[in-house]
Amino acid sequence: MTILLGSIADDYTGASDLANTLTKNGLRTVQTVGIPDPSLALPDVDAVVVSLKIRSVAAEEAVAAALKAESWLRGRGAIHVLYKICSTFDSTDLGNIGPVTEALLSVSSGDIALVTPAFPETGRTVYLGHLFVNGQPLDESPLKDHPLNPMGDANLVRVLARQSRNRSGLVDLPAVAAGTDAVKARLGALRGEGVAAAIADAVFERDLETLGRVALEMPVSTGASGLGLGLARALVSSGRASANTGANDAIRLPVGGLAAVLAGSCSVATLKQLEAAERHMPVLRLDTEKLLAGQDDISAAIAWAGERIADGPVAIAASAAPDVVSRLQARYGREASGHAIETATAAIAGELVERGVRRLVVAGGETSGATVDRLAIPAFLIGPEIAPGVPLLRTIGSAGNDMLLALKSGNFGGEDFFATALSMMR
Ligand SMILES: Nc1ncnc2c1ncn2[C@@H]1O[C@H](COP(=O)(O)OP(=O)(O)OP(=O)(O)O)[C@@H](O)[C@H]1O
Ligand SMILES: O=C(O)[C@@H](O)C(=O)CO
Repeated sequence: MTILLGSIADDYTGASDLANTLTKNGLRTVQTVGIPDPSLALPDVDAVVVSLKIRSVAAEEAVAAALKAESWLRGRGAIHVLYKICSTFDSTDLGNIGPVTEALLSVSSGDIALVTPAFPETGRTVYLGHLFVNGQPLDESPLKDHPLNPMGDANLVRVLARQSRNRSGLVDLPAVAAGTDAVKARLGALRGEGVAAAIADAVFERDLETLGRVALEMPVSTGASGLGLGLARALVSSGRASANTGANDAIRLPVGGLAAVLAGSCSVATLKQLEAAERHMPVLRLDTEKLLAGQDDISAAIAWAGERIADGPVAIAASAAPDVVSRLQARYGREASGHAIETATAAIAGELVERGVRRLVVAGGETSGATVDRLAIPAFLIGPEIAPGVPLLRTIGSAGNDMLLALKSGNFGGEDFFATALSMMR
């Protein structure tokens, strides 16, 4: 298998978001969970997105995992490696967007990388280095209350500088709007100032097309699905990839089995989607206090599902509003409560699959990562889009137990997302 584009995604929902964008923009794409075992038969593709679960881990650990994935991707021919980060730049001052970008540069022939989380289709735009989420500055958006990495600064040049060894810089919108030569000139100037990672403004898809064309001439870039769109379109328009629009036929084969939704995201979007789901399916709200106190809420959840699931899909959610999350975190710590809840939702997923669930919707990146690991799924084919940033996925290499999944990034999808996703799974 020879590929053109390799990507390392810092979480699993982000990986499926990017795989969806690459597929929609003409690249045959597969999503792997970690570096695949050599025995796993992957289809012929133009792009591989390696999903890692490194968004919230220590920078050294993230760098080590990303470098292994990079080496695997380059070994398969990748001419460019994109580090897929969140479109809301989820990270902390000790975060790894800067360190991973610098490490990827150090093992390639590059000395500067474009960095942009812009993804206009989902309302993420970057102007003068500031990230806007549906028109609100990042630090005024719901991301200010994120359970794991509250975002308190919309100025990404500053955020990136705090994480990085080298200086950060800005390729501003006037340069991007002026086209590829102006972007290259700006990068040249920044390079001279010792900048290794340059935040790039982008408001419209045409800006991302310009950035994609420039990035493709460099070995490494960092960004969200918008930059993926730019790279995919640049590969197709330059004739290096031929535009593929058909989905892999295997995605259309029904899997049957029972269906469920699991939610661990506490985003405003997910909370609204759960409220909407309550109007047409049974929804169990987990008692997270009990879970954290070590009392067994998992068996109760499985028993609850067992009584209802033969009649139709059920949903189980740990998700809660910011004040509830803060209370729990104040008592048990941010990381410990997040980890304990992810472990519980993943254990519930494991039990549900044991009991015949084959169609599963998961909300939340960390939650999806823990669930997919628990289910030991090696890779996914990418199916049709359910909502911007969320494709239907079909497992590869699950030895006759194929499943359909949707891994929904916390902030993505309309209010009826769960019903729409389930209606597309047969
Ligand atoms: N009631 C709760 N109290 C505290 N933490 C919770 C609660 N419910 C879920 N969590 C934790 O909050 C975190 C949510 O992160 P997750 O990545 O799953 O969602 P998200 O950040 O909204 O999604 P994405 O990363 O795709 O944007 C997880 O670690 C989860 O275990
Ligand atoms: O870029 C995004 O917003 C998503 O793909 C994601 O990474 C959320 O976890």
